[in-house]
Amino acid sequence: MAKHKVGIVGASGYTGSELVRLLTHHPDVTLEFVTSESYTGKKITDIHPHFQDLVDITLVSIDDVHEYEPDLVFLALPHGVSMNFVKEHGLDDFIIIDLSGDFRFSSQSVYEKWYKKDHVSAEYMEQSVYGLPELFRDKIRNAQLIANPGCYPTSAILALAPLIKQGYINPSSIVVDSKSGVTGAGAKPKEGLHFPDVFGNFSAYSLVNHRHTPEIEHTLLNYSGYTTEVLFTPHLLPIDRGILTTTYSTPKKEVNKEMVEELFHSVYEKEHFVRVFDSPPSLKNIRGSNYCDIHAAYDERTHKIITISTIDNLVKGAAGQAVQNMNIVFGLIESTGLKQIPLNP
Ligand SMILES: NC(=O)C1=CN([C@@H]2O[C@H](COP(=O)(O)OP(=O)(O)OC[C@H]3O[C@@H](n4cnc5c(N)ncnc54)[C@H](OP(=O)(O)O)[C@@H]3O)[C@@H](O)[C@H]2O)C=CC1
Ligand SMILES: CC(=O)N[C@@H](CCC(=O)OP(=O)(O)O)C(=O)O
Repeated sequence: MAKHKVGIVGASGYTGSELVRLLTHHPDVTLEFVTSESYTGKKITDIHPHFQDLVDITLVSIDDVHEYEPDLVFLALPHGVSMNFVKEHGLDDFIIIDLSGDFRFSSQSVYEKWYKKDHVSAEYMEQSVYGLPELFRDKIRNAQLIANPGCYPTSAILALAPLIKQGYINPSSIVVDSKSGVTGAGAKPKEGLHFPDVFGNFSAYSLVNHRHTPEIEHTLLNYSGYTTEVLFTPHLLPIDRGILTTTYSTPKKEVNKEMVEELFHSVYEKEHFVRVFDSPPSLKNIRGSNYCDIHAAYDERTHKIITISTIDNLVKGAAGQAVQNMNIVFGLIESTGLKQIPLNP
């Protein structure tokens, strides 16, 4: 069978470079082009030297995408830039998997409020499918525009979805406490992310107003039918990659430790990329891989269910999940090219 032709728009960034890493040895696709506006004409190895002797491709401009007649294009672009790309190119010529937040909401007003953008396209937002395979793979299969989830939401939703869907918890009692490595903020230097600010430090940010709050609530509603109220607090860890998310919620029925553990084992037993653990997971056990590791517990004394989930923000939180989505739309085995063993230590 002929290989599928794919390209990456925004390959000089962190998630774009992870896509290059994952797609280079994917058996069923050929990487036809990679783009960057700042480095057009340079070799990918000039920007990402770790590809030396492994990837030989030159960065082209976003304006050249059509020349390659791709079957599918990954957009690893900032919010707003992806929206413009889709408005300009439409969805007739190739499938799009967008890593930004531009198409994660079906409601234009929710997006405008949390992303502070105008000139959005309600038409394309309505056509998009939220690309969390474990919850929505049937819709993803026939999608032309896939909104790859945010990194924090991936870790929180995979931990909360079984509890909400099966009616285990009170939907308005949810606290989500997340910690992320610095690559979550992208490759472009930003204030507060310099080495002296981050090294040896640990801090919370975007209290009560992070745009991932509505993403988590909106997705849990779409999946379960329950309107949730989520209190989400992100933190910045002094590490390069990885997210650890802890959730706390109040059961709405009689539960015990065994019931909670069994729920997660049964929901995820057939999943390629969700591993249920009997003890709290840690970041090094998912580093560089597409796994989401989850542990769920029940505290009888405070009557709370606790979940702890870990992902690599650049893989299951971005590029790996995007390749998983690509495998689904191309009708390939979902784990193709994604069975990297985590890097530990
Ligand atoms: N980092 C993470 O962990 C995650 C990120 N995301 C989302 O994925 C997207 C990409 O993130 P990330 O890789 O971290 O970002 P980076 O900042 O590392 O990379 C952004 C890329 O976009 C390109 N770009 C920027 N502006 C433009 C423009 N106006 N026109 C064309 N290309 C442009 C840059 O190319 P150049 O400057 O070379 O032209 C660069 O290749 C973002 O929307 C982010 O929110 C989602 C999940 C996790
Ligand atoms: C550490 C850090 O800064 N993380 C980013 C999340 C990146 C991501 O997944 O999300 P989007 O695609 O929704 O931008 C942040 O908090 O904005």
